[in-house]
Amino acid sequence: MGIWLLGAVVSPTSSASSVLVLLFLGLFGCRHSPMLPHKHTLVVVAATLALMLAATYADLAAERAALLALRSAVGGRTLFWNATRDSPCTWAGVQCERDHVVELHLPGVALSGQIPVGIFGNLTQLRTLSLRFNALRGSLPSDLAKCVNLRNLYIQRNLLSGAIPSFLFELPDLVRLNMGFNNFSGPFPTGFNSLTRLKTLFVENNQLSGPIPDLSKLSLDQFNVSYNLLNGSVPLKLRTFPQDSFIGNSLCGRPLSLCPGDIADPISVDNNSKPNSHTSHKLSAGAIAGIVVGSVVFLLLLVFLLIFLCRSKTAKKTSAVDIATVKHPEADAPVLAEKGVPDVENGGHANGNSAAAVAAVSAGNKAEVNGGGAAKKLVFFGNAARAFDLEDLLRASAEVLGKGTFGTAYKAVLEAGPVVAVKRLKDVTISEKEFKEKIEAVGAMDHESLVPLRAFYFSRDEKLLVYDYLPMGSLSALLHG
Ligand SMILES: Nc1ncnc2c1ncn2[C@@H]1O[C@H](COP(=O)(O)OP(=O)(O)OP(=O)(O)O)[C@@H](O)[C@H]1O
Repeated sequence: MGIWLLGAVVSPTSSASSVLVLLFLGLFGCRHSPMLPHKHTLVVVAATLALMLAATYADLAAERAALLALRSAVGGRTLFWNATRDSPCTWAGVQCERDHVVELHLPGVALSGQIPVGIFGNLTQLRTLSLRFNALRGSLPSDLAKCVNLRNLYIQRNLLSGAIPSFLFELPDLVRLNMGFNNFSGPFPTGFNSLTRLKTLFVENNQLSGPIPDLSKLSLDQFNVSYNLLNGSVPLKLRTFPQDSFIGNSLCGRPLSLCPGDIADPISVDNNSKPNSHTSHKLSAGAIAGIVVGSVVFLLLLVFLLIFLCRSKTAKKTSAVDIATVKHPEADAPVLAEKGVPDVENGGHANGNSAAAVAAVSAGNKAEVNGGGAAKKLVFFGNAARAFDLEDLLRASAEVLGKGTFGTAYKAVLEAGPVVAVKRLKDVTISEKEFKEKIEAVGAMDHESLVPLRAFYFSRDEKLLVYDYLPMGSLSALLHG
């Protein structure tokens, strides 16, 4: 039973080692087979062994003959092969496995001419074929299609020509394909998409023309189509390769310059782009939109800031008016609300009405605040009649007389008739007690050359001195004009 199984699995291409293993198994099986006598078994096994060995050597002989045919066709240093040897496996560049040629490396060995059909059809176990850097001409032989185990095909830098043969796309295990620096012409075939294991595709420096097809089914690690006659746009999937992979054609699109009609996008301008490409300096739509939005936001912020500043300034003014109005609504509203608050302390030329009133109102307000609700009064000296009080000062129309070292003097015309000069002291930081003592000493002075001091007012923030008003003006003005 075992011997028939053995015969069924033996193929003409089995190696000698496989034959020996199977022979052992056959013998072992026959010994336990009740169906065949022992003598006959040995005969059958011997015959089978002979057939298998003959088949194996026939394969290797065919491969050897193919290599010799190659030598005859393209010559070069293959002429150094020792043709007297039965096995080609020791020849330079030939590698065998299990009595089959699996690799043929003949780089730069001066091969020349065209490879005829009928050679590679007998080297079907080839996995690597390297014929690079030779002078091979014409087209590739069609029976290369029978090398279905081919993984690496290096035929770059020869003089091969014609269209890229379609039988290459029937080599499903092809991983590395280098056809660069030849004279291949015609279109770039879409058939490459059939080579789903392909990682390297080099066809640079040929004469391929037309567009690059969409090689979307491939996952290439290496790709170069530079210096051909290709045109059109670079397919999206290939745009990750550097510019050097595409130069020397009439191609456009990333990583080269933009195609006509394309809209610039940020990733289309990378560091490898040509510096002389005027399109690389264009701003993308996104960048323009960003700039516009940023500008609008900046302007809005600026407007809000200005509005905020204006409002806070207005609020301060309103606050001053409000305080005055609350404190003395009936007296101050007409004057202050209409005329505002001049900055006499900073050298402003105030309208007299409001200036005096401001001094007085401010004093009155702060007096109430400081006094915890009990408004302070003007303090009169000696037996001076209390002809008016703070309220009367508030109502008085006034004007600025001038600024001295210690503050500003106002002329206040009281409603009841009297006219007084009110001096609003500034930067006085002494205590109330000390202030009173000093001012009372001044007020007690009585001399014809001194302007009588009639009253004073003290609070933490306001100090007022009330004098008789002298209508003649200043002595300096009288003397010097
Ligand atoms: N009682 C007053 N009657 C009329 N005008 C006055 C009176 N007091 C002051 N003035 C006017 O107001 C101006 C300012 O007076 P103020 O006393 O504040 O300063 P000054 O005396 O001129 O200078 P300083 O304070 O440095 O001595 C004076 O130049 C004067 O013209």
